[in-house]
Amino acid sequence: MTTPDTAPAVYVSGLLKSFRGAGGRHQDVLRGVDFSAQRGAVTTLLGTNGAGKSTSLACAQGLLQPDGGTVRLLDQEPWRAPAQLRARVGVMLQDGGLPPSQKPLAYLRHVAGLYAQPRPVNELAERLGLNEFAGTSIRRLSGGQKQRVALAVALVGNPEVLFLDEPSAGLDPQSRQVVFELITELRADGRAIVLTTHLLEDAERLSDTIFVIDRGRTVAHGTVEELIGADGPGDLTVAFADGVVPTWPSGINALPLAAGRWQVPALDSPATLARITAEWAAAGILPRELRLERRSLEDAFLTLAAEAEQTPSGTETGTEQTPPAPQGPRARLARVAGRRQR
Ligand SMILES: Nc1ncnc2c1ncn2[C@@H]1O[C@H](COP(=O)(O)OP(=O)(O)OP(=O)(O)O)[C@@H](O)[C@H]1O
Repeated sequence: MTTPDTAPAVYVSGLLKSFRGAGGRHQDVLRGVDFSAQRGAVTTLLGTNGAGKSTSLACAQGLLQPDGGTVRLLDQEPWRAPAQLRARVGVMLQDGGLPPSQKPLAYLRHVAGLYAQPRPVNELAERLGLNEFAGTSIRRLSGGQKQRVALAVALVGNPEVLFLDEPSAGLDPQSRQVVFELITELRADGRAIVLTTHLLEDAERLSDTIFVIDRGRTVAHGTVEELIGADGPGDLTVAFADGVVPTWPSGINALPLAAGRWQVPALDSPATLARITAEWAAAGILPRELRLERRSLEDAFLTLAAEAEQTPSGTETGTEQTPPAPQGPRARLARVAGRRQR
């Protein structure tokens, strides 16, 4: 990755991190993570479970010191940074990191009191529905309720940079919508938002830039359009009335589906589409339905994961390699998609 022209709020390059695993051996968890986050943008680290997203975020925030690579957070090395830097950064951790015996609103007020210009606590509590359980101690809250408190705590200091580790995990649709709206507002207000997710739908909906992390490495980055390949091929699906059997120009790979439907995968040019419809015009047939669907982020992610799987994983001598994924990319994505259904 080249150094960006404008100084990003977060800049991470060549990040390395090992942990001592079972039997005292090192496991290389990060083996070359690169990402940067601009102000006024949502930057997403996308990857399957265990890819290294949370570890990358922890290094970028200064909660963990990396073994190698460069990290700049608001132009400083975060693990050496003074308290003033902390005050400019909001963090929502995956496990919440909240004091279990405290009550949500009292704790939020306490945290707000630590900042020079906090957001109004009542407004945040209202937006995130914290009043419903204001009198319950944090340890008794549901997972989704804790998530909402954790997000409020991350936001209350009015941070310039916001790190959100899986912000929508475990939230009901209504709360998820509120979180999306808050993130969109923060972006419009010029904050740099870095989030992690393995939910392709969330990544597609929210992100200005996505960095795809696979087994400790950044394997691709770009806008959703760039990753999908907006000008690339799409799948054409057509349906005909009962008894109509379409003819196809030579060289067109049309696959019959159920109930009078056909699919032409990876249709790659307007000229090909024109040839197909000209054939039907000549035969005097009109489809009941015609849909050209662009590739989804899911398709792009599958391709990237498959490519990454074929790349040998280099690592230092004497250390334990990150074990190859036990399943293929399709199965790994199935797990991702399974979680998306929640
Ligand atoms: N403190 C630690 N000690 C040992 N291993 C760790 C530690 N923290 C993380 N790991 C390992 O590092 C790998 C990456 O973990 P990480 O939490 O960064 O992944 P992730 O991409 O955030 O996954 P998920 O989507 O499941 O949250 C995992 O194999 C994990 O077990």
